[in-house]
Amino acid sequence: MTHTLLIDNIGELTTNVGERLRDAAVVVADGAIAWVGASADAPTADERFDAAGRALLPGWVDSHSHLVFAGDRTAEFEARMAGEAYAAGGINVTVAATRAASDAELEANLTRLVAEARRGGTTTLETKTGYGLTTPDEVRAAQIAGRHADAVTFLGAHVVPAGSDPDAYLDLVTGPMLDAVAPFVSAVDVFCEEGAFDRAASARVLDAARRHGLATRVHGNQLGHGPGVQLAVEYEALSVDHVGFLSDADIAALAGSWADGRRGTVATVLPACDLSTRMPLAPARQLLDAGVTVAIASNGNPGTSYTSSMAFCVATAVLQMGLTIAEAVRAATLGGAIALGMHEDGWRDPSGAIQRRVGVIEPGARADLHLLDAPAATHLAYRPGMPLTAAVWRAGTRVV
Ligand SMILES: N=CN[C@@H](CCC(=O)O)C(=O)O
Ligand SMILES: [Zn+2]
Repeated sequence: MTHTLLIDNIGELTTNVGERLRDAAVVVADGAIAWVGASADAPTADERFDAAGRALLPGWVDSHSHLVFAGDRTAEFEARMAGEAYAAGGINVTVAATRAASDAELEANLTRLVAEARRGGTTTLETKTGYGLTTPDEVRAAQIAGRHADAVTFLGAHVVPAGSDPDAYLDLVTGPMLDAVAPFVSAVDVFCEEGAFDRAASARVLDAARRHGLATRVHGNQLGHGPGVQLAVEYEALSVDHVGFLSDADIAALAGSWADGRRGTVATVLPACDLSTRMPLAPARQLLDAGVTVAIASNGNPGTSYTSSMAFCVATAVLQMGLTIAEAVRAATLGGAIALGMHEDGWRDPSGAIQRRVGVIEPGARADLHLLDAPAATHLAYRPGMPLTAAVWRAGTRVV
C-alpha cells in the first residue's frame, strides 16, 4: 500500500517550474511528488506535515565536489590567508594522505562529509576521484564514492602525481587507469590549467572518455585565462567548472552552445572556492545575461573550498555575484541537475538504479525537498550564515 505524505501550509514554494507559490501544499507518494497546489485545495493523505508558513524549495543539487580524501590542508590555507597564491601542486599533499589512508578511514570521512551536506539541505551530490592517482587508488575512490554519492566522476587527470613522468602518466590515465575505473563512474573530468593539464593533454583525456561512452566535465579557467572553456564546448562537455577568468569569446562560446534550443555546456560557478582562494568571483551575472545555463556548486575539497554549504554559496552568489535570489536558488538546484544530466527521468545512480528527475518540484519528480526555518527563500541571503535548514526529504524519506 502506498503511503502518502501531505506537506501543507507552505508559506512560499519554489518549484523551478513557473512562479513561486504562496500558501501551497505538496503531496508525496512512492518517493515522488504526486501533487502540487494551493493548500486550501490539498487532498487528504496518510500523514500530514504542517510547514507552518515556512519556505519549501527543491533540495540542493551539488554538482561538483571532491570528498574522497584524507587529511586536511590547514597550513596551506593559513599561508594563503597570509598572502601566498594557490597553486595546483597542493593537490599532491592530499594525494599522499589519501593513499596512506585505509578504505575504512576514507569511507568514514566521506560518510561524515555527506552527512554534513545533507544537514545543509543537499539531496543530490556528485563527487570525484582524483586524490589517488594510481590505478588501484582511483578504483577504490570510485567504489567508495559510489556507495554515498548520486554521481561519481573520474578525475585521474587532476595533476601529474609527484615523481611521475607527464607523458607516461597521460598514457596511464587515458588507458589502463580509465579502463579500470570506467565501470564505477558516469563521467570523466580534467583539470585543464597551467600546472595541471594543457589543451592537448586535456583533449586526449576527453577523447578517451568519448571512447568509453562517458560524459565529460572540465575544470577550466580557474587560475587564469586558458583553453578550458573552449575545449569543454568543443567536446560538448556537460559542464565547465570554475570559469573565473573568461574572455568575451569564452562567454560567446558557452552561450552559443545553448543556441537554437540545443543542450549546451553548463557554466558551474564555485563561489566558496573563489573566496577561499582569494580569486575573482566568476562572472555569473554576465553568463546568465548572455543566455548560459549556470550551476552553483560547493567544490567541497580540502584544498580550495572546505565546505559543503550550498546555502553559503547561494548567499555569496546573491550578495557578491549579482544574482537574484530566484536565479541563485535555481542555479543551485535545477542548474546542478542539468549539469549532471539529472533534470530528466531515467538517469542511473552508481548502483545502476533508475532515478526520477531532480531539481524541480512538480508531479513525477523525485521528492527531494528542503524546508527552511524562514518564510521566504530570500532569507538565505538576507540572513547569511544562519542555520536555516529545518527539514529535508530525499526521495520522500525524511533525512533531516
Ligand atoms: N582545481 C582543481 N581541483 C580542486 C582543488 C583540489 C585541491 O586543491 O586539492 C578544485 O576544483 O579547486
Ligand atoms: Zn573541483
